[in-house]
Amino acid sequence: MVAPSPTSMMLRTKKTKAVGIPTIDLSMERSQLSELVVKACEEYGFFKVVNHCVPKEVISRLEEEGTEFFSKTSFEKHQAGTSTPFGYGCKNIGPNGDMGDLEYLLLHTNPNSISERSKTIAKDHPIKFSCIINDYVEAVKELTCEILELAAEGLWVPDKSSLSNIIQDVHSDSLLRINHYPPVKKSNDNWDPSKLQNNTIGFGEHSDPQILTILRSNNVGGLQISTQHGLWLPVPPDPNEFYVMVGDALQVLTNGRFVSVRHRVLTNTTKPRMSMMYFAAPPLNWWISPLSKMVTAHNPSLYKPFTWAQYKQAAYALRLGDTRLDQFMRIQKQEASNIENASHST
Ligand SMILES: C=C1C[C@]23C[C@@]1(O)CC[C@H]2[C@@]12CC[C@H](O)[C@@](C)(C(=O)O1)[C@H]2[C@@H]3C(=O)O
Ligand SMILES: O=C(O)CCC(=O)C(=O)O
Ligand SMILES: [Fe+2]
Repeated sequence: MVAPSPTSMMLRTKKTKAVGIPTIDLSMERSQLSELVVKACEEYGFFKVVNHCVPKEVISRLEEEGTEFFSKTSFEKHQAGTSTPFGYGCKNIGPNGDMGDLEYLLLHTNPNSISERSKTIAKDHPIKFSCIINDYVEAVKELTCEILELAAEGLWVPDKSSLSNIIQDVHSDSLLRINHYPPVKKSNDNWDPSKLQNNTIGFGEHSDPQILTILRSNNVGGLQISTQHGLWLPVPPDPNEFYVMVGDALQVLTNGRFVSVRHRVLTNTTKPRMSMMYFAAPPLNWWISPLSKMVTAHNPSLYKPFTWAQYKQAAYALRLGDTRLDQFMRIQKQEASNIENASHST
């Protein structure tokens, strides 16, 4: 039997330290798995999962619907309703002037909301469309819960459901997003695709505000993650597997032990990239503060408690790339560095 590989693609930093995106094989033994999940969430806030239980047809049906929708005319796509915040969006990201070279569908995962949106997104087959979305959401939600339970076990949290319960609540504010990045256009007939420069921002640098993001894409790359050493790592596309991202809310729940990963998409290919993200979130009225196991006298809470609604409001008032968690730190970054400087000068 071949031992599961702990890492895929490896790069080397100047000091020749190897860095790579962790790959976690979900068929492995549980205690080993939970350790790997915690390690990946601490080091990168990002990892790939293989041997997951999401059925292939559930994924391919959503991919087909996405392809069909984005191949419509601009007029037809705008009839799906503009993204304020849910519906169809083109180039504009969020309400504060952020732009990217993409178009997208953004949906709330509440089945009633999906059913309403389906009437304008897939006018000729709304029931089929909403079933496909609901099936995908249910399957990736299950995967998310499995990962959150492994994380809780790896952190030795007494109730292993304490994280997964948050997103299983019927009032959960989880979202589904399908992004479509157009291919880079040929400039003339002598145009050489191998000389293409990757300068187009598809989706600018940011962290996701939610608990966990489950991302899957077609076979076209462009996604990059930022490491704690300040390197941008390209993420190889893998249509059969999922990538998992720690969001801001999970960073808070673990009192900063897990890091929410900053990421971006640069488009540089002649093929369109299509990605689908499930953003697992708490209900709006849910209080977010570190799990009691993560707070000790030596490790006091880093964050002021806030509700998910308050956090969302703060996120939507800011630009995409802003580090919105700073507002919720118990000690502001500037104060902390003043204290640090004062202790060095005495
Ligand atoms: C500029 C923005 C877009 C965003 C809301 C925000 O004000 C800041 C966070 C952005 C983000 C990133 C992750 C998800 O794609 C998203 C849906 C989310 O919850 O937060 C987007 C928001 C959006 O596109 O509306
Ligand atoms: O499209 C992608 O691959 C990532 C998009 C993303 O980060 C987002 O929608 O929040
Ligand atoms: Fe994101």
